[in-house]
Amino acid sequence: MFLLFSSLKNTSSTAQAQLHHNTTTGMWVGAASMAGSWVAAGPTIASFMFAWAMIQQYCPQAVLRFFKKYWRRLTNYFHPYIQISVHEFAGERLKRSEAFIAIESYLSKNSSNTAKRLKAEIGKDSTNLVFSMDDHEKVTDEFQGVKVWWVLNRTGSTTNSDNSYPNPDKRYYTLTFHKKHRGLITEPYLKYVLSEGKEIRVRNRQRKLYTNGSGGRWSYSHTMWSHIVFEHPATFDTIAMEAEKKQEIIDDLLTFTSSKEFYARIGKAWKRGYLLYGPPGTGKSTMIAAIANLLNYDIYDLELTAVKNNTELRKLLIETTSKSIIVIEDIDCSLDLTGQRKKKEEKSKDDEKEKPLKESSNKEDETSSKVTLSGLLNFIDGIWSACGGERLIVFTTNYVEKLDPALIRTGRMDKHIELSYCSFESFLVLTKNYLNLETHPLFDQIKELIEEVKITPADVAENLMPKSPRDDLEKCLHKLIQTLKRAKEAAIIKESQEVDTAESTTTTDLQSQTEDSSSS
Ligand SMILES: Nc1ncnc2c1ncn2[C@@H]1O[C@H](COP(=O)(O)OP(=O)(O)OP(=O)(O)O)[C@@H](O)[C@H]1O
Ligand SMILES: [Mg+2]
Repeated sequence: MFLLFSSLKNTSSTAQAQLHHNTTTGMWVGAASMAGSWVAAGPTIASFMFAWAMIQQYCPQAVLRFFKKYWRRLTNYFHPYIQISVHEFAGERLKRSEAFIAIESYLSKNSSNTAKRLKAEIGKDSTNLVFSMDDHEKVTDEFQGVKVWWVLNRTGSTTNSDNSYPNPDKRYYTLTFHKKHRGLITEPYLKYVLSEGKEIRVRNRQRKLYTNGSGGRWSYSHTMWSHIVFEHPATFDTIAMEAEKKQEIIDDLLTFTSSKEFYARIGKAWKRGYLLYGPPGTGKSTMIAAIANLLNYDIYDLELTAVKNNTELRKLLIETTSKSIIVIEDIDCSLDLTGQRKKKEEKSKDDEKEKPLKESSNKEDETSSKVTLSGLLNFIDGIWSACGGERLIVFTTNYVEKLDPALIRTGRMDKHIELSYCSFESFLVLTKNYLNLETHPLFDQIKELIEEVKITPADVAENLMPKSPRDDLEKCLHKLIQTLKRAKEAAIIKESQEVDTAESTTTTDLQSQTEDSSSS
């Protein structure tokens, strides 16, 4: 016992002297010199360790508690610093901690000046590099004249018990500061770090396009989503659509993003559902990209057929961040959601798009998706959907009439937007985009044809695209006129065929009625 106290006294007095000496230069120096003094006191430490082992083995619990208590007080006295840890994945690790992400962004600001090992990532618009501190690096920060130290820690990468995939590493920041500044650091400083970090993140971040296909699930990144950088050039200026309708959509979106307080006041989750419907090639996917570019949001492209069950669907939802669009394309053929509330025999036999899915689900029942309509409805408006805030949920479909009314009722899909065949007004947007042309003598003829024929903006755009260096704008317009004329002829032929079929059906019906009546 005596040995223990005398050894402690000697070592810690040396360490204390060095720490005081270095407090102006920073705690890490202080800690290092303290460690140095421990090393110098090698034999003393050995005897201390031995004594401590003896105490642990032979002393009763009460005595041990007594020693622990005073040991803590002793170390607190010589090490008057407080440490706060912020883990990347808190609790059940459902989602990356917002605080961790904000701190990461905040520290990227000054780590490029102070840290020695840095990680570089491509920044916004791929024009710059954004630096952040590497694992086990430390940076110093100053707030109102008070110094604090940040360290990025990482704990081991072990393999799973079945060795199938590596356990992801755990990363966490530790913030260290002198205990006399506790009030300043835990309140104003950390608030400042979080708000500044969030702002820096929005300024620097590259927008991402996430997908839940295979690959992400067993990755090292804890997440079920994998992502690439989102760089789609579509904007509302380039979307071919009537100006009034376009403006209405833009206003709706901008009102949504600026309505945080409003949603909080009325007690509604800060999210909005959009249903984009219309024939193939009318710009539904293009509009999603334009929305993301307008609002500076990430996109989560949710492939429902790759989701095993409702639980997995919920996990995916929780992992999405705010300021994002969750997209489910072709909702009518993603799952058999349309038919779940109908009786089996009522299901359409000639449902082209649903057929392959049904066939495959019969074959591989185990691997097929078990997401149900109620699971999806919960996904959209259940309590989990409120986690994160500021999110748009967008469904697209070619067949709006096939969807279950429950799925698209107001409150779930708040705004229904029809994207339809190309009008003359939409055509003018396309010629401005593709040919930089606002007026031309051929426009009158095109206007007449386009109003008679159903042609998608995708088809118009295809004709306006020069196919060789010799293609001038006149050639493109003539090409479009030819296409429109052909489409008109095809429509006339189709119509006359339909009339013929209808007439022959009526004649056959009449004949069979006559035969029936004559035989009876
Ligand atoms: N309204 C539009 N404005 C501008 N370009 C359009 C528009 N509609 C279609 N396009 C052009 O046609 C191409 C196909 O459009 P897009 O993929 O957005 O159609 P979609 O409605 O999503 O079709 P699908 O229902 O088959 O998914 C786009 O690359 C775009 O260039
Ligand atoms: Mg599409």
